[in-house]
Amino acid sequence: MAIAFKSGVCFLHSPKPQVGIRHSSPDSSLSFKRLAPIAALSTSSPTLGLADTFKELKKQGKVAFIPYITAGDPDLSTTAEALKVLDACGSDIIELGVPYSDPLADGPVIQAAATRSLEKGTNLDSILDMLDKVLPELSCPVSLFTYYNPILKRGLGKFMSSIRDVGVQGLVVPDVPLEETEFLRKEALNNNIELVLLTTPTTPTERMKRIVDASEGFIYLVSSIGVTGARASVSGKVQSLLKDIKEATDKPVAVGFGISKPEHVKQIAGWGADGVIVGSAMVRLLGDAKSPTEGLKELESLTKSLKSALL
Ligand SMILES: O=P(O)(O)OC[C@@H](O)[C@@H](O)c1c[nH]c2ccccc12
Repeated sequence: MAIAFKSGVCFLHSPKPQVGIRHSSPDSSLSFKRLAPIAALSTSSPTLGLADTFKELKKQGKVAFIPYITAGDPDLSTTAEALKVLDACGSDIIELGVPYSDPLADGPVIQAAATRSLEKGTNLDSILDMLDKVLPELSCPVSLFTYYNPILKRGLGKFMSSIRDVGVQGLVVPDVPLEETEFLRKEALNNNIELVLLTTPTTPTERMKRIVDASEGFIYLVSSIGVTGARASVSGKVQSLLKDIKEATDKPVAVGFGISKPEHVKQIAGWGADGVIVGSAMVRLLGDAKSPTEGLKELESLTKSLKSALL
């Protein structure tokens, strides 16, 4: 079944269920167009927040597909188009990375993307300017992804209000120490931003429980030790890690790190994850392509194949 989405055309075999979307017929199993949401549940943004997105997907028995791309690679106008393609192809949440000079948790693909983007002069202001224009066209929420230093440089309160003002819904900060999370969390809550925290295969159980309690939107389960980067297979440990976290909370859990193939996606969804996060495999396509147009086409095709594995 082909569905034309408002901001691009992405042919999927089954409609992406949307909240507040006008169906072309009462029977949602028939074709439908993604139109502007009739009534946004959150007042300050036309899209649902992260937690509400997971809630709606859970009602529909769906698992969230969450791509990550680095802002400004190969350039910000391509990033704007990439956000629309990812949205049109059924992404449920998009993680947008702010390039940073010392991305200690990133592997070579995302490090290189950050370097290219910084060399082009990308900075937080230019990213926010782009988002201010693009976010109203998207129907899935965007979660900004940044290391802690750029936040400290701008000041917690100013950072949070500036990302909320352009419609960003969530925030992931991989290197903020849990002990400092409290300040960040307070400012995030003041600005209606959902601060997503990460737990890893080596996080002690008691610490995992503190992280889980403090995390908003969803919990990011890092699937494997080391840095980001596509892996040949997903660690079987993820299954028991998911079980442990789900015994500690009802909050949604999305798994990231190393995921790059439909079989990875199926496997993780089968283990009970509420969402699957794919970054390096997406970033590589945009970075390696001979032209932005080619990169966007590759991005669309990978997104469709990974999303289809969840349908
Ligand atoms: O690139 P991968 O292996 O698909 O993993 C997702 C990851 O890219 C994204 O969530 C992310 C980008 N940079 C990070 C740093 C730490 C944790 C997570 C991330």
